[in-house]
Amino acid sequence: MFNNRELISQVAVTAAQMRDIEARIFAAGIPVAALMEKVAGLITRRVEEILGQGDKVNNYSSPSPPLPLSPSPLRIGILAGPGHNGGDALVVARELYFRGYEVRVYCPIPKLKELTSQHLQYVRSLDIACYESIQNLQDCDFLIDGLFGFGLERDITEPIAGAIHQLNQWNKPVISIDVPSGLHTDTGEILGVGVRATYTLCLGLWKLGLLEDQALEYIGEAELIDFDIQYADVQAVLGEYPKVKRITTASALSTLPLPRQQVTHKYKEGNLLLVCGSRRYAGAAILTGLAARSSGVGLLSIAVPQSLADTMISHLPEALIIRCPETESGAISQLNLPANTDLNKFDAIACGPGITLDADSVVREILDSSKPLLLDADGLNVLASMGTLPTLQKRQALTILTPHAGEFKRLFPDIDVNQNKILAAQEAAKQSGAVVLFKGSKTAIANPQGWVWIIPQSTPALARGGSGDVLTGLLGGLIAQAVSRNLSVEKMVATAAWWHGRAGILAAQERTQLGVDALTLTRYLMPALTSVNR
Ligand SMILES: NC(=O)C1=CN([C@@H]2O[C@H](COP(=O)(O)OP(=O)(O)OC[C@H]3O[C@@H](n4cnc5c(N)ncnc54)[C@H](OP(=O)(O)O)[C@@H]3O)[C@@H](O)[C@H]2O)[C@@H](O)CC1
Ligand SMILES: Nc1ncnc2c1ncn2[C@@H]1O[C@H](COP(=O)(O)OP(=O)(O)O)[C@@H](O)[C@H]1O
Ligand SMILES: [K+]
Repeated sequence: MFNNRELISQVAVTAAQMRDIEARIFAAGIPVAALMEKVAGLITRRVEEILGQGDKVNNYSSPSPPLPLSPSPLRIGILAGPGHNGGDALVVARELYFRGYEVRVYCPIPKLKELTSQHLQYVRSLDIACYESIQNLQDCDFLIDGLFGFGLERDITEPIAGAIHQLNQWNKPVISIDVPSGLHTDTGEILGVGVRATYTLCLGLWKLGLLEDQALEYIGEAELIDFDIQYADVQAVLGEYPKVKRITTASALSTLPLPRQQVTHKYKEGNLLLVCGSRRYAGAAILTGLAARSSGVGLLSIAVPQSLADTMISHLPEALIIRCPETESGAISQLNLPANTDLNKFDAIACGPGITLDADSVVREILDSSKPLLLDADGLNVLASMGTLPTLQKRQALTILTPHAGEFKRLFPDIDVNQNKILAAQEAAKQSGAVVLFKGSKTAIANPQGWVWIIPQSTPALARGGSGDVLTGLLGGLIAQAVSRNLSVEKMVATAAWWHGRAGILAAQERTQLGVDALTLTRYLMPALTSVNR
């Protein structure tokens, strides 16, 4: 089982939920000012580590590189808003001042919350320069953004809007406290204008908005500053089993079918049927097959148009290649399963990469099966053309859909995808009864019961044709193993997406973001796993 700190790192909350959790902590007896001191102390320590000038004892594991140094003492600009986000920033200002940094404060709003006001008063008493114009911070080496945290609920207006525009233009390193100011805590929407941070130090619990696509341009490297919130307080607000989860390395590793039982055989380790490829998209079938291989699946059968079969055998000698009759255009026209085999023999079926719309009769046949079915690419487009909801209502077994935004809109035209990816995935899963993996810069997975898993880290290196085929193969193989081992399919779907993202990150680290073509990605699937599963 996970310890409480790991559980805390898996949770993501709205501003209202954070407020309720905070209220419980304060009601239990910790003074607000004491908590602010503690949190700001942790932020200060982390800021110093990021600057590369702090304590050499590094208790945190961040991939972030230290910021470039300039002749000391460093000049640090602190942006302090009216609420407790500003209070945090002012305590950090004081602490950095005591550590020898040159500190300047931008505090544009005269009406401050009481605690924030007291901290400003003390900062002023130290002769730390405080300004109402952002211009005075222009020659700082880096900036700490404490304008607004989870208390921001309306658009930012002048003069702060102009100040944020200005500092974004300076292109200086910025560390945002809790969330980049201007970002909506729940949705990641920008309320008028938003600080473009280099680092975001999220306080206590991950905020949902930081996990949305639209936040990515603003948050930089985001990490959690864990200040010992008790998991019982989280459960009191979110319920015993919080419904929105971040996939962490620990949660992913606990879901994978590792280690295998000693006494087992290939039929127990998942039997997957892939239906993929066409004369036009032969490569999609190869990529999907290679990724399925990396999943460790016990048995792999791949149905392809007959003209592709020999190529497939040369790439995947261990797989059973099923030669299917093909249309004039070179798409699979019907499944041609071996004698004594029907679709029920498989633990799972994955269908879609490269099949083209001409394979629609095969998609219909597979939809009629009573086995868990993953649909991707043109498999999804055929489903959309049949009518997503009525078609899926007829299915007895689980369906897993893996749309990108374009496919999502075709499948679920009534759901708004622009605002909030998590809600969109949740709504799609609820309406369709399917597990929906909504791809993109961030990936969210939802099941019909309202549970959501979010993949917190990925890389734009994956924005290349074929990345999705790799995901489908990996997913198919893992789903087959989940089914044969009676594990949670939806958690396995989320774990597959996490693994796919890790492989992209590792490949990009070694080869740059330009070096992660889809074939290379398949070769990084195993190293990505071994790098964390020691
Ligand atoms: N949770 C925890 O456990 C801990 C939380 N901590 C910290 O507290 C932060 C939350 O603090 P918070 O609630 O005071 O809100 P915050 O984000 O500072 O801003 C709200 C202020 O801004 C104002 N305002 C709003 N919109 C505005 C606008 N457009 N333009 C202008 N003004 C606007 C609004 O005033 P209003 O006018 O609405 O009355 C209000 O005064 C959190 O992010 C974290 O940093 C840590 O210290 C300790 C542990
Ligand atoms: N900017 C990005 N950041 C992280 N992951 C990305 C990004 N762009 C694409 N991806 C991932 O790459 C995959 C692309 O899949 P898809 O759009 O189906 O591509 P294709 O059909 O060409 O294989 C998805 O898993 C998606 O989440
Ligand atoms: K902030």
